[in-house]
Amino acid sequence: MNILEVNHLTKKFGGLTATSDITMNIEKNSITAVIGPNGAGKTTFFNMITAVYKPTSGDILLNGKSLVGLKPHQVSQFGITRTFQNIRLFNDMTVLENVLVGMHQNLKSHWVGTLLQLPHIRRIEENAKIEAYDILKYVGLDKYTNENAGNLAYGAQRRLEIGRAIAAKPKILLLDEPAAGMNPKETDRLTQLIYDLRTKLDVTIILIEHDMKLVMKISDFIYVLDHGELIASGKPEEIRSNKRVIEAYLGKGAVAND
Ligand SMILES: Nc1ncnc2c1ncn2[C@@H]1O[C@H](COP(=O)(O)OP(=O)(O)OP(=O)(O)O)[C@@H](O)[C@H]1O
Repeated sequence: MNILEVNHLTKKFGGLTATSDITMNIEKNSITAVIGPNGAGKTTFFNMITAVYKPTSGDILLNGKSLVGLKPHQVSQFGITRTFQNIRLFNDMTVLENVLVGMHQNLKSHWVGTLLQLPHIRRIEENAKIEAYDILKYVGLDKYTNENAGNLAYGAQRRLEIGRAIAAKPKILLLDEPAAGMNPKETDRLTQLIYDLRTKLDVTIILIEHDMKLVMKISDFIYVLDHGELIASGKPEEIRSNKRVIEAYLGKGAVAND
């Protein structure tokens, strides 16, 4: 069953077509990679799904309902959360507080109640802290609960971003280059975490990633963009040997004609 359908999605910035007529079907509970050389339109694609950019034309359907025209916070309330290419944590807040921020939209407390320190609000906040701590255990950061986020090592900061994103209880998690800048050990840990998100938390994952080893290992399905166009789609073994994909990465002439 498809959780997300992208139909003929085009985005133009003035005379530049960043994505052109892209159609994708994302199966529920799958791990899907969107790959392509620099400037292919991958981030623009994520920005349209999360309503940062309005498509010039085309539609995006979450469980059959259009997301086009919604505001970013509404898309997030519908269950789509993302992480960013450049880490965007609150460096001066603790690791736990960063996760609590991610949980915010699901907390039913009201500011008056918070100001007055009403008992039921205190209870909600205590429960949120327990849940946030569980998430930290899940992403392997529980021993850094009270550390400032800015003091964490790079790979740990990336895992905290994922922790903050899953605190919003997303149906779909968009990961924008989650392995960027990671060493092989950190990437292995990330790989396991992404698998776990899918199998244990039932999250559908869409990731943009340049680390081909990770992409080929982890993805159920891959979409390849080049100059804004969808040039290939398929299972990892199909994409690995696809001539258009190899050419897009290595240039024309890289594939011997047979
Ligand atoms: N806000 C914008 N205004 C104008 N042009 C933009 C804007 N955002 C993206 N572009 C252009 O759209 C094209 C696609 O960019 P995009 O960032 O989506 O590519 P990408 O595949 O994510 O690249 P990378 O792998 O380098 O992050 C590029 O030519 C880029 O310059």
